[in-house]
Amino acid sequence: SIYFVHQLYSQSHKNAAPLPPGPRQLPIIGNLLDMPSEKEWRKFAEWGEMWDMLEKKGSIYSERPMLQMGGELVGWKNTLVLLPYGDRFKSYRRNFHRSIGSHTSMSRFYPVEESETHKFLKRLLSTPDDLIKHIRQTAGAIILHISHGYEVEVTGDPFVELADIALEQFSLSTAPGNFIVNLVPSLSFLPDWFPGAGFKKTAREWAQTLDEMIEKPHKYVKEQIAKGIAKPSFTADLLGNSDVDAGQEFDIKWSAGSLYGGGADTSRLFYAFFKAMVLFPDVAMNAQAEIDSVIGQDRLPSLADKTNLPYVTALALEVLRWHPVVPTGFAHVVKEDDIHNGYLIPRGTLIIPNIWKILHDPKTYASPMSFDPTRFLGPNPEPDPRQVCFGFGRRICPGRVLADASIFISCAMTLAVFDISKHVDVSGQVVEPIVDQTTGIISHPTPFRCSIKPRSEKALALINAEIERS
Ligand code: HEM
Repeated sequence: SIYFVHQLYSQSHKNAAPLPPGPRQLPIIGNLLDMPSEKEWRKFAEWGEMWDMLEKKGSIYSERPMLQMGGELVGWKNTLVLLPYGDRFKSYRRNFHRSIGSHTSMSRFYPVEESETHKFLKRLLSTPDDLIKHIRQTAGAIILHISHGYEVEVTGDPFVELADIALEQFSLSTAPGNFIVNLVPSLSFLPDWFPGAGFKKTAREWAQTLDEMIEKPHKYVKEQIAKGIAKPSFTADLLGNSDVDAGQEFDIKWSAGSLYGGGADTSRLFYAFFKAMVLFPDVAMNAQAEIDSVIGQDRLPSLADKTNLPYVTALALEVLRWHPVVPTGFAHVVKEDDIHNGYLIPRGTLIIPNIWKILHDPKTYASPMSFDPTRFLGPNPEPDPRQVCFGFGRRICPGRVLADASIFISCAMTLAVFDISKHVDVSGQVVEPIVDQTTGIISHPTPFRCSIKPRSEKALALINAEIERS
């Protein structure tokens, strides 16, 4: 499924070929205002199955939209997600690939994944109601460890907090409808005093936050290197490899920032796991039975156990399918005119793949709204959601190996020691969570409450055990 947004359809194309089906266009901005806004992934479910263009014609289908407020004025265009397709893009992608692009490169960070997830279990034990806070803190800890070799403070870490603010500003400044300057870029030439030009002041403040989010951890690594005590990390490896010039250092700094930006928000996927366990208790019980029989109850599962835990592995895949955390992907923009299946796709068209629809299509996934790991087991498994949920072609998510490892270890360790069940309120009423997700490029499960309790005395001892150093 795919959704086309034509920014400005030039008259000169009139006789070339028909446009693909899509919403009505307005003068100047084409159908940009129809950019999906409210539960779009449901609304446009029926539109064509043509996403392979993003894979096969990657050299022309890999540009990103130019967003005047978030990209240009605030400066997010220097992070990978909005970086124009070209040499710098290739350099960032190479950096990502070398550090976290394969299981071999990622495996040196497995101990970090495991020890930080163990810390998560401890935090959850002490304040289960702060589940979302713990998830964010853990994601921040893992990513800052990998990106900058930085160990976060137990609570209220300054780098995590700074990045949270910057990411919130990213969402606000890149939503097309939030700032009119995203739709009419020439407004950025208005003088500051002009009525309605208040966005320029906002842009300067947000640019400052972004700059700090990028510069401060980078400076930390350089100081650690100078003292000879830098831990292995994405930044330290790249800075330490050879003499880097200013241009290369700029790329390293911003690709490290992109890593944080990509990983922190998508981690909320793990919140969906808790909702699924509340709603589908049989799945949790089956997974716990597998963990008990394969691992026993005297140690926590590790990433090395993955191949021996097929049900838990399938459960982690089902989380990725059931809750697509980026339901409509990030738009790809077409660099030059293309004729695809007889349709003209004009230069500048935004291609928005409907990831939610693909992963909830009853033709592909039986009872798609149910959470059922067994769909990936047995002789005829349903398609692996990782082929879709991480996007497409040359822009495919560069953090997918890390995300895959994180979601598995989080699910496995949590189920090994906790029972997750419906919340019972003060009057004794059982509270049913509502299955829904928030609107936005990154979509979170809607809030819900649940009860999280250690499974047994042995489980309690495992949570409280000393954490092995990563
Ligand atoms: C379950 C978790 C995740 C999901 C479902 C996810 C999904 C996606 C999707 C759909 C895209 C757009 C791909 C496209 O344009 O076709 C993307 C891009 C991206 N992701 Fe992820 N992601 C996840 C986790 C992560 C993590 C952990 C990181 C960082 C370590 C990360 C970093 C990025 C970056 C930097 C981009 C932009 C790539 C580019 O524009 O070239 N993501 N992700």
